[in-house]
Amino acid sequence: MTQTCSVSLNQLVFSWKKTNTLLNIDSLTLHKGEQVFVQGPSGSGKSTLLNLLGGVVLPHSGEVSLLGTPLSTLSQRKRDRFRADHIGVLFQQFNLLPYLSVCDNLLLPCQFSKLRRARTLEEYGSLNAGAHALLEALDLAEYIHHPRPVSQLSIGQQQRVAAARALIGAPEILLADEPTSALDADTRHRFMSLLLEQSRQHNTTLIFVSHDLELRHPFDRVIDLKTLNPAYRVN
Ligand SMILES: Nc1ncnc2c1ncn2[C@@H]1O[C@H](COP(=O)(O)OP(=O)(O)OP(=O)(O)O)[C@@H](O)[C@H]1O
Repeated sequence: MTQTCSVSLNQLVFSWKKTNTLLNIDSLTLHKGEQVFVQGPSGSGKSTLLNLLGGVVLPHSGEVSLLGTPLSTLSQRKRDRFRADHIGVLFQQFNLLPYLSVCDNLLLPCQFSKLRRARTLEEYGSLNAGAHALLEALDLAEYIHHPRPVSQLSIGQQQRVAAARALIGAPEILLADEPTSALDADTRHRFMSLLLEQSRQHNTTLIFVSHDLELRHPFDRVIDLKTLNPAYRVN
């Protein structure tokens, strides 16, 4: 494995049901800082692939390695720790805590991961300064000193808070599953620019799943699950 390898899949086989193999991926390598768009028909296994990359489920055979660590060698507890330290997640549902402020939501990963906390402190001097820098970068500067609950923000603003939360503490890998589907066209465009710019700045490997093929143009690589995965079949 080279120094620049961030994600590597090797002879991965996975199925939810015993009888049907959903994913069968011979080999896939993603590099540090690479921005990858994953497309494929509904039901082809895009979200399942993100679950495998996040260590939420394990393959039946083959290996998922992240940053040189084969996930199957880690206990459940160590996998959870690894995920908290190294992986940011961004979903269609923002999963923000509605009663917390913008800053408190954004800083949640620093409560679960000492590493992300330490990185934020090292880069910005304090957690608040780190939160402020991200809020500014994501056009949310006006909420820095605003104690109001995150539920009072617009959908586009909430999604940007979720993106800031995924990016805080510079996780090496960011998994994004249809994060723009609740956004209107203008907000979507702006959100994509900010997300790509921020992950580029932090050298984050971005794995972005979407049905919206118009979004794929600025990505370094487009992966079509239908082509990558010979187990794919039309149901
Ligand atoms: N937790 C689960 N338990 C059992 N089956 C599941 C589970 N999650 C997904 N599946 C099944 O796996 C298949 C692939 O689902 P997945 O959500 O990964 O596809 P997808 O490509 O992301 O689909 P979409 O584009 O519609 O979101 C589907 O047939 C789905 O029903």
